[in-house]
Amino acid sequence: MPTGANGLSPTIIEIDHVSRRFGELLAVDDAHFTVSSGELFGLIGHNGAGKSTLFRMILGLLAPSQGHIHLTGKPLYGPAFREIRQQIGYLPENIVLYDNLTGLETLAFFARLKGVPVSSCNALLARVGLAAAAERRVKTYSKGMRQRLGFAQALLGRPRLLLLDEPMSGLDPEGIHAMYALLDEVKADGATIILSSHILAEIEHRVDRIAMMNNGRIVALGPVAELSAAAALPVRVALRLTTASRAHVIRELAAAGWPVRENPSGAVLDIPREDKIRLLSALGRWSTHIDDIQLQEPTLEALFVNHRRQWQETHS
Ligand SMILES: Nc1ncnc2c1ncn2[C@@H]1O[C@H](COP(=O)(O)OP(=O)(O)OP(=O)(O)O)[C@@H](O)[C@H]1O
Repeated sequence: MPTGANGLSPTIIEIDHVSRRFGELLAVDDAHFTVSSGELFGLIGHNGAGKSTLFRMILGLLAPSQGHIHLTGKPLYGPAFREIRQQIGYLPENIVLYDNLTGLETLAFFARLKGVPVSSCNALLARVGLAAAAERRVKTYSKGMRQRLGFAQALLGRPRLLLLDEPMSGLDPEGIHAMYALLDEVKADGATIILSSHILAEIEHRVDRIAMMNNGRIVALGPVAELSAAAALPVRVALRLTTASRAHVIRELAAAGWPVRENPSGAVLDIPREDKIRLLSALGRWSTHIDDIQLQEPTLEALFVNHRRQWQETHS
């Protein structure tokens, strides 16, 4: 088996120039990347970018119009795939649950479908924080609880590959934290995880790599820090300034050629990374007027917006 993107772990998913058309629409356009065993891999993109379509192709639910996908070196058809399919857990974007079943009955239903012992269901419900609600009907569940139940379903049978389409949707901050803690456990157990998310601030410090999709194409692929460095996005310097000297400091900074803007607590400057030290030493002159300085690295959201803007500029 070939080694994956980190050059060490074996490749678990190989997506080889894959496209998918729906009539005229090219929903996935020549996707080409691999995912290594044990990676936590994030798939991000705007609404309609092609993330779910790619997921469905990786699961063998939808055939590519072009290209090939291999899981653990095997194609997505035939007896070998049926065996691999057993090792995949999937949380679809909108999981359909039967309102009249309890949480436990729901999970037992999925367990039977997957050929997993029903006896494992109680422990799994406890793991996703639903032990107390196990006997309640799903129709009484909140959106976040339904999402947790969907996640428990994906974890049935200790899958080696987890595909999670928007797993954080509907979860409160505590739920998101708990979900990532669970993902860390699953990852530590050796599983490979691909998840899609629109909550970029949550995903950016947690995934090993991301693929960013834009109108069906993968427009960026790699660790977030590397992509940020390559995009050379500005670093934001936020200054909290004393009210008395705010106007003066801003005027002086502008006169010295710094791109300074006033904001409610003082001023902000978006500057190239290489100017960071030069600015910090220049600010020494006004140290008595500056209450605080914050350096903000470019976020994944800024990277995403930057790619969208570039695409819109070249296609307008
Ligand atoms: N079965 C289908 N028939 C026709 N068009 C489809 C079908 N499935 C998806 N599409 C189209 O393919 C494109 C990609 O859809 P997809 O659901 O993969 O996007 P997504 O990135 O998952 O979006 P979201 O973030 O909104 O869930 C969209 O334009 C969508 O309308």
